Amino acid sequence: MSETIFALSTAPGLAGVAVIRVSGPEAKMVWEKMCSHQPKPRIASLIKLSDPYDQSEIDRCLGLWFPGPASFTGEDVVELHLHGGRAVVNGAIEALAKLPGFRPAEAGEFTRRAFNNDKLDLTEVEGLSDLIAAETEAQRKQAIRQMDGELSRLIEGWRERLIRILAYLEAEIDFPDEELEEGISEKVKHNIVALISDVNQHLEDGHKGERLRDGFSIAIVGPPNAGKSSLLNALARRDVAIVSDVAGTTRDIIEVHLDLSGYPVLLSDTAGLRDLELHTTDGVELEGIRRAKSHAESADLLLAVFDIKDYEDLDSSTLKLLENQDSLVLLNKCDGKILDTNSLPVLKSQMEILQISAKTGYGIDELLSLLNQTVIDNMGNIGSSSGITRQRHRSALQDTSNALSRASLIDLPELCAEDLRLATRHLGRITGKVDVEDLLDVIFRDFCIGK
Ligand SMILES: Nc1nc2c(ncn2[C@@H]2O[C@H](COP(=O)(O)OP(=O)(O)OP(=O)(O)O)[C@@H](O)[C@H]2O)c(=O)[nH]1
Ligand SMILES: [K+]
Ligand SMILES: [Mg+2]
Repeated sequence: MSETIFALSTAPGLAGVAVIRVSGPEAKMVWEKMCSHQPKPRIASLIKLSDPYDQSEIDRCLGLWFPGPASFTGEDVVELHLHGGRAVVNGAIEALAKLPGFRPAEAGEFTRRAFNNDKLDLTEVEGLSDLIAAETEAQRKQAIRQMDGELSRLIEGWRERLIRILAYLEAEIDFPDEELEEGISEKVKHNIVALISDVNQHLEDGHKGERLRDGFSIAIVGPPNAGKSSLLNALARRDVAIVSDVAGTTRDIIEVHLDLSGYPVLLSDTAGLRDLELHTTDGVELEGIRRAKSHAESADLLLAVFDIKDYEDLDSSTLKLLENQDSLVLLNKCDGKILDTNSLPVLKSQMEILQISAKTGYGIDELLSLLNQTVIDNMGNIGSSSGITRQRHRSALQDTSNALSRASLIDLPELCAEDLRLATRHLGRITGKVDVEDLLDVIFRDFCIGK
């Protein structure tokens, strides 16, 4: 029989209210040994909480009773809404630990029990984890939809279709001589091809869901003293990075989180790029430049900042970085005069050029609205998302699609059935219906104690 677990479910530290959750077969012992009375199921009640041994009072709190299986974990659950001070919470935790069969919960253990008791499938567990971690509106919406089982329903729908195709095929294998519905093989093939098309359509979503979880990454690059750190500070509207007139001020990558139109953006400032051999032998600066380049390569968008006085001879190591990536060219220090863009050197075609001043704020609003639009274009409309939010989903769907493609090309029914069974198993990996043990640890590791 499983043990009864308890944990603080709200963030530790000073707060108005702290919630302690208890789950397991002995949960009701909390009412019997520590409380003035047992509340009615699912109705909050003011109770006196005391130590189970010396009966000393710990707190007056709200108690909630969720008898299993109608609870978050599916087990008997007690919730104590205490006053949020450290001493109160510690007192309650220490008292609970004295009860026989009670122990502190491990990270993610409440949710794991919910999964084991079929309260949530894996995608819903992930949705819950994302919801807790969500920092922006779009992330919250995506997480809610996954937690509500949107992806789960999609996958289960596909699994059902697959199982139905398998059933047809098995009939063909088992009764080869019987007169079955005419053209059954054609029908099986047709259905497999239709399913492949649906799965692939979801795979071709530009990774929007994953990007929404991780954030859209924008890296500021450019030669030293172009005003990269000044731009970071202007966009973040706070003094994050050191600005100075010394070339080579920034060495480490400096990251700030921005919320653009409800989408999460990770904006980073990097070390100024310059031709190393010519200008510097400073090992620290060289390392900064190495980091800047490798960081820039993985960014979704580059903001290349140049000093406008150099517009006739733009730094070549920065231009080289822009060749293979989405980028926006910013001519900075445009404090007074505005240049005629036609007189600017020809850059990569359709590369956008903006004149700004990180100092006066000139052009920053225009830049921000351009960035907002880029982020919206890349993350797309949440309402039309594919539902794929993790690499884990993607690789399982890709495996499913591959197995289905093999099945569609095979004429031997037995081999076709084998690939269809494989495809079913790959789909099942997403919701956790088969072969899940190895996945569990990865998924539950994201949870912290008390969730
Ligand atoms: N006039 C003017 N000066 C600016 C502007 N933006 C930055 N500066 C100045 O340019 C100098 C360099 O600015 P930084 O932001 O440190 O430049 P950086 O590109 O981060 O430099 P490194 O980190 O050394 O590569 C500082 O003296 C800034 O005050 C601007 O729009 N106009
Ligand atoms: K500088
Ligand atoms: Mg800098």
